[in-house]
Amino acid sequence: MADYDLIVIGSGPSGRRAAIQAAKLGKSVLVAEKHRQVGGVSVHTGTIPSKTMRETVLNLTGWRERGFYGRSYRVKKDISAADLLTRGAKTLEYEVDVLEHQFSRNHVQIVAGEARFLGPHDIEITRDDGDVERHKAARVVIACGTRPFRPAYIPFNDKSVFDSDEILAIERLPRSLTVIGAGVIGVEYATIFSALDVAVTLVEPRASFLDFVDKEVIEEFVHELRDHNVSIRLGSEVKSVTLDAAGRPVCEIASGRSVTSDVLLFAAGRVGETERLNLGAVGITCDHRGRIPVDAKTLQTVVPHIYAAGDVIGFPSLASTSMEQGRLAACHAFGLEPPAPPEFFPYGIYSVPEISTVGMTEEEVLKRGIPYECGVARFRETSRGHIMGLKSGMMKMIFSKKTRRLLGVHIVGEGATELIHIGQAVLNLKGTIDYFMDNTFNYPTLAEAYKIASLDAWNRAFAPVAAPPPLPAEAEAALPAAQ
Ligand SMILES: Cc1cc2nc3c(=O)[nH]c(=O)nc-3n(C[C@H](O)[C@H](O)[C@H](O)COP(=O)(O)OP(=O)(O)OC[C@H]3O[C@@H](n4cnc5c(N)ncnc54)[C@H](O)[C@@H]3O)c2cc1C
Ligand SMILES: NC(=O)c1ccc[n+]([C@@H]2O[C@H](COP(=O)([O-])OP(=O)(O)OC[C@H]3O[C@@H](n4cnc5c(N)ncnc54)[C@H](O)[C@@H]3O)[C@@H](O)[C@H]2O)c1
Repeated sequence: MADYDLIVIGSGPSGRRAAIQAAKLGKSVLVAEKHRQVGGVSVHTGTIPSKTMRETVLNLTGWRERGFYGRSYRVKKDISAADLLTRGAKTLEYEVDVLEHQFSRNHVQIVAGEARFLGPHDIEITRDDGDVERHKAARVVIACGTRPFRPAYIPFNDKSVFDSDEILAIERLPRSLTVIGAGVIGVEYATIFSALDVAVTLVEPRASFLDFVDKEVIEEFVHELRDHNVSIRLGSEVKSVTLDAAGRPVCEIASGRSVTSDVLLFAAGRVGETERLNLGAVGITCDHRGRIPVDAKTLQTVVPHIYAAGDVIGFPSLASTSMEQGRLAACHAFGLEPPAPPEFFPYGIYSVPEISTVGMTEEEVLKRGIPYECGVARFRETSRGHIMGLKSGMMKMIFSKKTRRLLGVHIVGEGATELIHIGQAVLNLKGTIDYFMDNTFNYPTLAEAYKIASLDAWNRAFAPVAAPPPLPAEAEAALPAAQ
């Protein structure tokens, strides 16, 4: 007889949703969390702290107002690391409080300790003080997340060489920063620090970056980064990172060039937090990055009553998708057959400027051989953009020429991560260009960009070819007789 209907390992976005969904179905639930507070990477070192830091930087630097008042405009001079941390600490406290409340009012029991499997239904939890408790679970959701990938050749030292969890606790703002890895984390931090006037060099071994984003949007983004003095070194394999006599990191690139800076951030992916789960005891094997394979639809591992959700199962590794996976896993575990998730989910990159994307890129549409047309709107063409002093920002929409259906929306610029949801709704409801042509949008808004981009596409590919208006009688009479 099990002690709990469900034991969840980890209280990040996937664990939290799994636990509360099961509790709402009337199940007894225990969540094991090894960190001293609930919330996971998302609350403590990932999504929320990095987005709070971004918000603080944009506010204190006056970034959003610079289009009007000029590049030298600042709300606060001499911004310090402490300025950035204060707001982060408050947001964190609030998030943890809300989470604890959610767990308690849904009667989800939390145990602060590290969980490991003793057998397919047996979980051992070791508390910080060494106390050990054992429980039997009818079902288990592994929601243990990931930690930064830290290769041995990088001299992490907590002073000048950081991973993406540590950078949040930086004590002094550097004058220069090297970021290794132009993935989402690297790009977000590179641009956040650049907005603080830190001289940033972004080093990426591959010849391109953020390849899941439409190329035209990346071109626009790169143009913006260069304009803000971010130096981008693509195709630059890192040979070594050493510290010079002053303790400054020196990043040697295979081409022979090197970059020296006050601080270096290594952001080249994450690995599943699975080594200490004793998965061997239940017959689950992970891949080389510690990720657990699951059935994409049910989220079951090879052991049917053990589920895995969130970053530990790999792509797309977002808080947004992790939450849904946790909920779906709990639904399946207790006999609710959830509908298949919508075909497209949005991706938000909180760089400065932000990027958001949903559906197919132009490259993907081309590859699939779908006849298509694009429409583009520039935020500076919208009245809301004028009011906000926006000098940049664009939206690109892609439509099928055959079915008129919306295939993708790609945005770079202010508000991109909010605006994208209009496109997401139309896309997943299989809407066409006619939705945007026939509907009126609030004015002045940035959402007007949808109207502008659709009109652009309509003019190119969908407007009916009108017969020319009849000529006046005398002009008609002057025409040469038909042969
Ligand atoms: C810098 C950064 C910025 C990000 N920004 C965004 C963003 O803007 N938007 C977005 O959607 N996503 C973002 N993400 C991704 C997002 O944070 C993750 O997708 C999300 O946190 C994954 O949730 P999870 O539930 O899988 O696990 P996690 O949030 O990683 O939580 C796992 C929890 O499990 C606990 N745990 C692990 N092992 C055990 C064990 N054996 N016993 C008990 N507890 C255990 C850990 O302590 C942790 O609390 C960002 C990530 C990073 C690193
Ligand atoms: N806004 C968001 O939604 C958001 C923000 C941050 C992180 N995340 C999630 O967190 C996860 C991890 O992000 P990430 O940016 O660390 O990982 P990533 O895997 O997306 O990117 C890593 C980058 O580092 C490069 N790289 C890999 N190995 C390297 C090496 N040895 N030396 C130098 N460069 C190397 C890769 O080519 C890649 O460009 C992502 O899957 C992402 O979805 C999401």
